[in-house]
Amino acid sequence: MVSVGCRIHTHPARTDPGLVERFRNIPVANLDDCMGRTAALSSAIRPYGPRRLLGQAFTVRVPAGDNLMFHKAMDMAQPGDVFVIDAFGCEERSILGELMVSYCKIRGASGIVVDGCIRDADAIRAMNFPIYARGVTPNGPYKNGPGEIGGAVVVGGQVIRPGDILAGDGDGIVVIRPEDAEEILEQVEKLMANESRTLSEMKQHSTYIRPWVDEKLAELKCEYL
Ligand SMILES: O=C([O-])CC(=O)C(=O)O
Ligand SMILES: [Mg+2]
Repeated sequence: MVSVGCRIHTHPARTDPGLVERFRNIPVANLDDCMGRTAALSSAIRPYGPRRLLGQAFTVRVPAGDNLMFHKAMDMAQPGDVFVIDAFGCEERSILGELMVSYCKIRGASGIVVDGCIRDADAIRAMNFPIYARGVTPNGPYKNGPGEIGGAVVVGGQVIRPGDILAGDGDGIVVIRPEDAEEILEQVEKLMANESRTLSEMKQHSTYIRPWVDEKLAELKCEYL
């Protein structure tokens, strides 16, 4: 019997929750600056609840418009996990709604990010739970499978692996590899100190010192008329 395409990894990689916690309240744009400015999920993945999100990925891959494996995944995730659901970007059929979100909340999940649609959006918005999705449709999900739990997924154009750290705020979501976390934390602290120095200089002297603008224009041999 071939099980490719219908698999459950019973012990997906996990990250120390203490490491995840160190990313709380760090502006996501600053984090992205420390990852080559390339770590964000597509802006097509939009919030349908509070924008702030932090947790480690519990990954699920489902066929477009089918949520059997997400139902199974809800019973397996641990408190603090963010469900990251690769639903092939399907915009014709939802993957989850009010009942499932209520259960995720009860299970202590930190959020849901789905590259697909949700439904019951009005009820979900009132639940004060971070949910990001590609869109909304009343068409409900089928429950036939197959799918995969705990494998690598692609969501919003980013590869996300179980245990990867997801951080979201008003700007969107970035994905952080746990093995890069210490380096990113070190860099972002310096970057934020620099930005706050720049801001206070700007306010104090009413100027924004950035010699690189004229240097770049000189390099381009920009013509001034
Ligand atoms: O029926 C479903 O599978 C999804 C749904 O609307 C809910 O979770 O409330
Ligand atoms: Mg419903």
